[in-house]
Amino acid sequence: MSSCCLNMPNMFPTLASEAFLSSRCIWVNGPVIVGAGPSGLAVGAGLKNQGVPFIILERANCIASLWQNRTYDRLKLHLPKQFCQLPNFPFPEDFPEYPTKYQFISYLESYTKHFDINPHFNETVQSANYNATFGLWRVKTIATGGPNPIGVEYICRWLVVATGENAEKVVPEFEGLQYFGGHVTHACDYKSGQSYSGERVLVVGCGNSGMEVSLDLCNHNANPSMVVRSSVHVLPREVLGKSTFELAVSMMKWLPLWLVDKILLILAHLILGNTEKYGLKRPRVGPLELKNTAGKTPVLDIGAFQKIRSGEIKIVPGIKKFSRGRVELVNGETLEIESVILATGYRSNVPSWLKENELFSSEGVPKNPFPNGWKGKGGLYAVGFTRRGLSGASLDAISVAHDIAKSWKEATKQKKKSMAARHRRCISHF
Ligand SMILES: Cc1cc2nc3c(=O)[nH]c(=O)nc-3n(C[C@H](O)[C@H](O)[C@H](O)COP(=O)(O)OP(=O)(O)OC[C@H]3O[C@@H](n4cnc5c(N)ncnc54)[C@H](O)[C@@H]3O)c2cc1C
Ligand SMILES: NC(=O)C1=CN([C@@H]2O[C@H](COP(=O)(O)OP(=O)(O)OC[C@H]3O[C@@H](n4cnc5c(N)ncnc54)[C@H](OP(=O)(O)O)[C@@H]3O)[C@@H](O)[C@H]2O)C=CC1
Ligand SMILES: O=C(O)C(=O)Cc1c[nH]c2ccccc12
Repeated sequence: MSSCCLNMPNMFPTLASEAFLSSRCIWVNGPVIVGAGPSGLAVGAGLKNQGVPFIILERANCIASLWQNRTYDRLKLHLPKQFCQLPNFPFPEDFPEYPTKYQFISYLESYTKHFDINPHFNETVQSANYNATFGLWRVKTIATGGPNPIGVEYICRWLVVATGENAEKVVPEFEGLQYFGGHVTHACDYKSGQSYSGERVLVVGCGNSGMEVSLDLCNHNANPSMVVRSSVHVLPREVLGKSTFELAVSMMKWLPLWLVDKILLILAHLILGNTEKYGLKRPRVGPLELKNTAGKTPVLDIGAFQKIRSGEIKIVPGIKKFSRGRVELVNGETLEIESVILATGYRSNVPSWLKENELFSSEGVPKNPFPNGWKGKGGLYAVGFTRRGLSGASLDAISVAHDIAKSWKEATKQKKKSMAARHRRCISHF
C-alpha cells in the first residue's frame, strides 16, 4: 500500500474561507507524480524497479492524453524510434523507423502494463504547497471520476512535476475574430482534413504543427494559406536516407554547435534549395542553437515544403485583423476564408498550480538549463522540460527515479531504526 487516509487537522490548518471541498486527506509513503504522460510513466517505471511506492495523478481519463486526445490522426513521430523509447522497455522490433501515433500509444499502454502502473485518472492538481517546517508537500486535487467532483489532499515528501511543456494550448487574441463567423479551432483539436475538403483554410503558425496540418489539408483537397509572421528553420527529415536529427546528434559528439548548425543549413540548402524564395525566412540563429536558447523546434519536413513550392500551400505574412469571412494581412492583402486553424503552439501550466519559484521560472519551465533542471529543493523534481523531446524526458526520469529511491530508502531505514529503538525502550520498561 502506498498511501493511507489520515486525519491531520492541525498540521496544515485549512482556512475556513478557502473554498475547497476537501473530503479526504491522504498520506503518501513515497512521491506524488503529477501527469501520466511519457515523463510521469517513465519515472513511475524507474521507481517500481527500485521498490519505491508512488502515486500518479492525471487530469485526463487515460495515459498520454496529449497523444490520445490532442493530436491529429495521421501523426507520426518525427524523430527516429531510437530517440523516442522510454527507459528499460524497447519498442517492438517490427516498429517502423517513424512509428505512428497509434503505435506509440500502444507502446505506452504496454509500458504501463509491464511496470504495473495505475494512475489516478480524472484527478486534476489544483495546487501544491511546500511546508518547510514539516518538510512536506500538500497537493490538492479535484477528482471528477465519480458522480460528484470531490476535493482530495495528498501529503508527501517528494513531488514530481511531469505535466509537460505542452500542457495548454496557446490561443492568441486577434482583432475582429469574434466577427469572423467561420470555424476556428486549435491544432490540438484538429483530427483530419476530411471535414475541410474544398474549403479555403487559414493556418496560423508554421512550426511542425502548422506545416503538418497544412500538408494534411492539401491531401484532403482543401486550400490552406499558412501564416509565417517571422521566420522558421525548415530541415529535411532525412539526408540521403539518414535521419537529419540522428546526423545532428552524431556530429554534436565531435563538433561545436555552431559548426553543426552550419552543416545542417548547407545540407538543407542542397536538398530543399533556398526556402526564403517561398516566404520562409530563416532565423539569424542556427536551428539547434535556436532550439536550445528559445525552445523553438525546427521543422522536420515530411512533405509540406514540396506543397509550398508547388503553390498548393500558400505562404502569407502576419495577420492584421479578421472580419466576416475574411482576414486582412499586414501587407494589406485580404483573403476570403471559410475556416481558421490556430497552430500557435503550447505552454506549460505549472505556474497555475505549483506554489514555488526557485526551480521553475514564471513560464513554468526549470530555470537551470539541461542537464541541471531536474532537481529542486525540498523533494521537488521536474521531468520532461528539457526541450529535448522524449529522449530528454527519459534522461530526466532516470535521474529523478534514482535520486528519489536513494532518499526514500534512507528515510525508510531511519524510520525503521527509530521504531526499533522505541520498541526496545518499551520492552525495557517491562
Ligand atoms: C504534436 C506533437 C508531436 C510530438 N512529437 C514528438 C516526437 O516525435 N518526438 C519527441 O521526442 N517529442 C515529440 N513531441 C514532444 C512531446 O512533448 C513529447 O513527446 C511527450 O509527449 C512529452 O511527455 P510529457 O509526459 O513530458 O508531457 P505530456 O505528454 O504532455 O504529458 C503530461 C500529462 O500531464 C497531465 N497534466 C497536465 N496538467 C495536469 C494537472 N494539473 N493535474 C494532473 N495532470 C495534469 C496531462 O493531461 C498529460 O497527460 C511532440 C509534441 C507534440 C505536441
Ligand atoms: N510529427 C511530429 O512529431 C510533430 C511534432 N510537433 C512538436 O510539437 C511542439 C509544438 O509545435 P507547434 O504546435 O508547431 O508549436 P510551435 O511553438 O513550434 O510553433 C508555433 C507557431 O505559431 C506561430 N504563432 C504564434 N502566435 C502567433 C500569432 N499571434 N500570429 C502568427 N503566428 C503565431 C509562431 O510564430 P513565431 O515563431 O513568429 O512566434 C510559430 O510559427 C514542437 O515541439 C513540435 O516539434 C508538432 C507537430 C508534429
Ligand atoms: O518534437 C519535439 O518537439 C522535440 O522536442 C524533439 C526534438 C528535440 N530536439 C530537436 C531538435 C530538432 C528537432 C526536434 C527536436
